[in-house]
Amino acid sequence: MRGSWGWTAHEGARLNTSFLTILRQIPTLFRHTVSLAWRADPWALVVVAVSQLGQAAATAFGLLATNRVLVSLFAAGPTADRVRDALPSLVWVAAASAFAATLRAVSFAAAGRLGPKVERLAGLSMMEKVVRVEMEHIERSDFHAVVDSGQHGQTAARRLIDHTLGIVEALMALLAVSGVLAVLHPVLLPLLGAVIVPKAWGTVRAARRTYESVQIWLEHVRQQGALRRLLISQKAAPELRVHGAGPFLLDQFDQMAAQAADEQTRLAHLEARTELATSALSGLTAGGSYALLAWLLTQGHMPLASGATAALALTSGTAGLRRMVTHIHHLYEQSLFMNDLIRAREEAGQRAIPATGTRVPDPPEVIAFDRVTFRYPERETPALDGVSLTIRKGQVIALVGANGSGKTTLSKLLAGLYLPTSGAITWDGTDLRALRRDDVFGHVALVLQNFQQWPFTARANVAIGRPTEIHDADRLDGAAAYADAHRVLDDLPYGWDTLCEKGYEGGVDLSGGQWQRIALARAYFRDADILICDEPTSSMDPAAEIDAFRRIRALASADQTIVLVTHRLHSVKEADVIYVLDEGRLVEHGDFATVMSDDGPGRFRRLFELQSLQYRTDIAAGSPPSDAPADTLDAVPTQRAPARQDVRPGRSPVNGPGQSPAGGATG
Ligand SMILES: Nc1ncnc2c1ncn2[C@@H]1O[C@H](COP(=O)(O)OP(=O)(O)OP(=O)(O)O)[C@@H](O)[C@H]1O
Repeated sequence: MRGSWGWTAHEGARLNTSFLTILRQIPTLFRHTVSLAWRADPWALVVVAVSQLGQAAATAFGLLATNRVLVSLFAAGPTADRVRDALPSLVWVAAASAFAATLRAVSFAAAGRLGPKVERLAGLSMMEKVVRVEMEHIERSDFHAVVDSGQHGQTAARRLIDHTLGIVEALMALLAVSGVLAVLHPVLLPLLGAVIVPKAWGTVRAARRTYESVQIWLEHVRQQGALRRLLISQKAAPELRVHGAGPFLLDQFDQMAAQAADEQTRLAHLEARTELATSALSGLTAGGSYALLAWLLTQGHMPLASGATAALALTSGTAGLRRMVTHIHHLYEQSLFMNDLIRAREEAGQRAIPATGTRVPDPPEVIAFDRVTFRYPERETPALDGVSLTIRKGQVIALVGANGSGKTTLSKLLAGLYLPTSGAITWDGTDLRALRRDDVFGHVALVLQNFQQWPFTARANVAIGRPTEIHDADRLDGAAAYADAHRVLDDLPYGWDTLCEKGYEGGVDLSGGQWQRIALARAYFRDADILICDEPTSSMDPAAEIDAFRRIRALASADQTIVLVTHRLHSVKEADVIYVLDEGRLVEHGDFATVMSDDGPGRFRRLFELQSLQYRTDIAAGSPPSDAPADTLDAVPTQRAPARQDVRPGRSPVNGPGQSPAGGATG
């Protein structure tokens, strides 16, 4: 695994985490959070705000009532009288405390309702933009980095709410306490600040260190997560066992875990040191504050009862300040993640497939590629190079060529997934760029080579292209019958409602060929005007394959345009036009008779004869032709690859023809 430190866009984070920076950003963060909360649940926000105001008032009132209790208790006269005098104020103290507790519970419940809604809103607002991003950008590493770091923003949004509420709550309590202290003696106010300054410094320092560490180790954590998933992955399980990749991965995982543990230890040591230093400083300033209070009392600047209230107010005030400092820092920390989410949302919006354009109400009569060149992002050579071709409604089109010649790329451009880098694709004369892409997609059904095997039920797997019809039993049965998928369904324990993903309760695994039938049923169920099938039968047995091709071709007569990408050249005999691609260029085209004739470049003919010859010689002699040119081997799926020479000294080819696994000749 390759580490790439600092993949998220927090390059400036280290410089920006000073306490002053944080303070300056607070109004903006506050506004942003409140507006998010307002959109998520305005009622909950109002309830939280009102109950927090009420709590602050109750705190101030409680402290003043406490002061009255103390004044009564410290007055001259018999104890019984003093206690009796204090009783009404005591009742007020209890009432204020009960009121504050009730409001705290109300605020907690409302905040609990608000938090998940804000998280949902934040996550959804990003994902709904990301699902509309152009394919070309989805494959870009820079965009992936933005989206990956934006994902942290979802939970950050919820935490922002918590911390904002925390700040408001601490601020209110602080205002109440400050008011009381100012009434008791103005000199007490700065004391409150003096006690909290060292703690604030320590909290900020520790939080900043944690944040920086999280940023630097983010990629490490992602890679560790990827390894963990691989170790328990069902797909990787066979190779983990047979190839012995398990211990290798475990070793990597362990090394990464050890490095992460070292970082945690480093942070814990630093935090312990900071904690010790700030506690010592706080202790000193608190000692100083109480000494000043004692001096005020002894010098007669303040009555004893007020001194006791001031001590209580100072304790509660410093606790409030400490909470506020911590919340402010976390608010800032989470806001960085939230900024990532906002950035991801904006970037996704800028890279989105346009929602507007010329309508495509009817199936196109002609789709034309005019000198289309397409280069994948971050690739030097074009995958398609100056391709011009025409596809007419109701035709069966075959795309053939060696591996990497551009067949799949062409299909994806045809489906509107990519736009040409140069040249143009037109639908009935209108440039694809000007068309409403949702309409374009609406006319296409795709069975890609690596089609999605949704971890859902068989029903959802077939109906996902038209989810509104998911409960249309006739339509489902029609699709299954078309793809000959009934045999697959009959074997499933819950029929249509069987979960096609092992590892979940009741989930099953399908074979490659069974999945391909489901994919064909999905394409049929979608019922689109243009059906693009990329290697739709590669995992099917010969009989199923012949049958599947027959069924796919039959759709063309029903006015559907069929585009078939395949290496099975015998199955394209009936295609209206066969396009032969080579290294991204169109090298030959025509119907079967044309591309097989002696007049053309003969590329298809050579491939076809090679494939035919292979079957014939296989039957006749049980051996493959030996003079196959390298670039045609891709097109011959059953061609056996030559045995790889083992270049290690003193070793002969392993398991080569005529060799037993132990290396001895079998004769
Ligand atoms: N998503 C991608 N990003 C970058 N390059 C890609 C991508 N997909 C394909 N390519 C490259 O584009 C070229 C054409 O690939 P394409 O998949 O279209 O070929 P193909 O003819 O369908 O091959 P095969 O017969 O193996 O399926 C290849 O060089 C391939 O490596």
